[in-house]
Amino acid sequence: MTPSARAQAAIDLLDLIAAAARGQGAAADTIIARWFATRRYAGSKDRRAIRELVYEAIRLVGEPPVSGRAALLALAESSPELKPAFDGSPYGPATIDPAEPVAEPGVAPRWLIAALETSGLDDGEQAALLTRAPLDIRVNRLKADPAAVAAQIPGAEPVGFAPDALRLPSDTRVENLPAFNRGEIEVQDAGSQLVAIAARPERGQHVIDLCAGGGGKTLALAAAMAGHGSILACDIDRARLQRLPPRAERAGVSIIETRLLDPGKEAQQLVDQTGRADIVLVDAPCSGTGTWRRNPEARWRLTPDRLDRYVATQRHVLGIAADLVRPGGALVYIVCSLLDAEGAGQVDAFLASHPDWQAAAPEFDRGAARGAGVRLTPLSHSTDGFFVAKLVRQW
Ligand SMILES: C[S@@+](CC[C@H](N)C(=O)[O-])C[C@H]1O[C@@H](n2cnc3c(N)ncnc32)[C@H](O)[C@@H]1O
Repeated sequence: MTPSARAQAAIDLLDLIAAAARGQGAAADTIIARWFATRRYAGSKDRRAIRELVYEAIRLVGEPPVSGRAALLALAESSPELKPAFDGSPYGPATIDPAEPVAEPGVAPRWLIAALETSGLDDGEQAALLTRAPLDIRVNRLKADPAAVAAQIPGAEPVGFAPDALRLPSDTRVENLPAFNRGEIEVQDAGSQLVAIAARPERGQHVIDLCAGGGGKTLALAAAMAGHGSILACDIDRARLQRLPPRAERAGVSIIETRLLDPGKEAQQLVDQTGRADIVLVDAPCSGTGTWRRNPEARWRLTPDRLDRYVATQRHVLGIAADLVRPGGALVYIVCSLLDAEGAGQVDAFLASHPDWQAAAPEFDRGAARGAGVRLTPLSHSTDGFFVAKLVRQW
């Protein structure tokens, strides 16, 4: 493909990604994969170049762009070597009209920048949200030792602050590694590994992972429990929850049971668990502002209204979780967002309405105190962005 044809492909993809963001459609990665699946003429170099253009444009443009072309023109403003690609050739984009719209560079939509600022994130912290994320794996202690695994993977480095984490060269194909097939490793951000075990689950305990999804944190919990005890993994999303049993089998974990919940009926469907859990993990649905490094187009998805809905859902799941914890047990509340509305503010509201609960320090040594919890950020802690609070039921 010519540079012009690649530029046009990037514009077409950016159009699809922006439209999907407006309508809560598929993620950029999925859209790109589907697009290439039907365009066999694009070779591997073309694919890499087009992907690069698309992601550079997404990272550059904060407000949802009016068109893919406006987004790519913004990139051409900051990378002038791209301008000749707008040459009007048969498969390329039309020549540039000086009067046409060009998207504005920025970290995020204005309202969201204001929310990040009031949540204590300065310009440096905000810019770091759009850098490239490292590739981290968690070594499954049930099957392997981190040092032994590191010795087998070229370029693997220990991540000092997370004992089971290794950081790999970004082009490593983890699914092709023998250690992956043996269930010795899982792809998981080092910060995600830490927050999952913020209440230090012990062998033999009963843990409920209320928003388990595909089970990334469930499996980290099981490993921390040395494979002894019981974990009830719940979610309302059947497709996500279905991914967990095969992953658990590969990891050699047999203590996980799954339970699919119906939205609105969760408390009823968990009534047998009332007051029973030593630990309940609430890895709540959230805006994902802490994971923009991986999904930068998520900034185009979020609106004040959608944020309000996340906050309401978080309040809802926190309420359900609280009833499941035994007196003396702990609730670990996690969001991969850095906004106070979803983190510190959410926990303050919980504590204000639940006098039988108290905040305690998460049991790891990383992050910065934020309200009653701790926050990890890409810039300061070299992890995805997370807020986590450990809450203990007093009676
Ligand atoms: C941040 S994701 C969980 C990620 C997962 N814990 C992991 O480590 O891979 C949040 C999950 O909460 C689920 N969820 C949303 N509303 C829920 C509810 N009312 N009860 C239980 N789960 C819910 C979503 O389906 C989603 O899978």
